[in-house]
Amino acid sequence: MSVRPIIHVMVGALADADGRILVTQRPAHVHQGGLWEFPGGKLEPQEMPEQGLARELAEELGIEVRASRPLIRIHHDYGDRRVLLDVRRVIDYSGTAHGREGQPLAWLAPEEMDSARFPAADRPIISALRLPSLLLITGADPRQADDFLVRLEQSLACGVRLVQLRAHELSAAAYAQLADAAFERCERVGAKLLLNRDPAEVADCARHGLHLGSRQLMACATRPGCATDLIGASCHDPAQLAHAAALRVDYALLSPVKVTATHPEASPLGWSRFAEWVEAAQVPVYALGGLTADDLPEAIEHGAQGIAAIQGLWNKNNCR
Ligand SMILES: Nc1nc2c([nH]c(=O)n2[C@@H]2O[C@H](COP(=O)(O)OP(=O)(O)OP(=O)(O)O)[C@@H](O)[C@H]2O)c(=O)[nH]1
Repeated sequence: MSVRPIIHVMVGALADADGRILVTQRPAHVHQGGLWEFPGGKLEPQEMPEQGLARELAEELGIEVRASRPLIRIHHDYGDRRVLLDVRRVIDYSGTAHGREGQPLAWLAPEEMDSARFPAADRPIISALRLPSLLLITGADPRQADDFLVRLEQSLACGVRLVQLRAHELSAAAYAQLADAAFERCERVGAKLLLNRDPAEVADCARHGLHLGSRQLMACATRPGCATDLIGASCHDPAQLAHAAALRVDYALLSPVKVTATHPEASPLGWSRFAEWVEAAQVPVYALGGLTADDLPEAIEHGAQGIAAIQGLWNKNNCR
């Protein structure tokens, strides 16, 4: 049986001043016809990825791309073809985007995107567009609630917009109380709060999502059905990343990238193994372990959605 070659497709995420992203509708007669997609097309032989993206967006939209950065790479098998969607965020361009091939265009906030109206491979792209590049995991000491909430507010003031409430030392009742207070702080600034706790224990707590530990992840056969808009999971190897993607979680954490104070015994992955595992993952992945916001550009170049950190993002009196 012949192996079908992988079609390398360059895809652009182009935002307007309000953060809405440009989507276009595929003609009815082509592969995945009638669905909405992100603009782009096949990389030509001998072409460099950024050059291919610039050519496609010039042809389709009449714009000149000046700079872009990696967002996510998705390998997907449609049965009749295998594609690699190499998605880049366009960070600088000139011109006014218009449908040069007569295709309908729309600008949508990532939250407005209905993945059922996009090709199946695009679901993780929509998740990646919804997620920020920094994820704070709360640090010490949740038993001192007042001080803890001040530190949380400081991190939010520094721009953190996704927070995982990690406080394993608390009883279920104390955790629930802290979760309500943390939720209120996050809501005030439009940040999202993820609870890292047994879903049954926190059923009544206000939150935007749940974070599963790697053991909880591997014990789930389907995406946990609780009514939350975000679910993420901790992963340490390719099998866990694959399971996270199969459950359709919105993001994974992959650790440890570097040596950490909290897990000194774990051997670090390093950036090249991190990148290799992320390449095979069908889900946005945050790099975790010994990282700070200064590592963000390197993480993004190695395929990460961004970085997650306790020490690197918590307890900051000033913003970097
Ligand atoms: N541009 C783009 N392509 C996507 C997205 N999602 C996705 O699965 N694809 C797939 O990636 C391939 C893009 O190729 P294309 O747009 O240049 O090619 P096409 O199918 O229109 O042309 P063809 O008739 O020559 O095969 C298609 O198989 C398409 O279904 C997306 O969001 N944007």
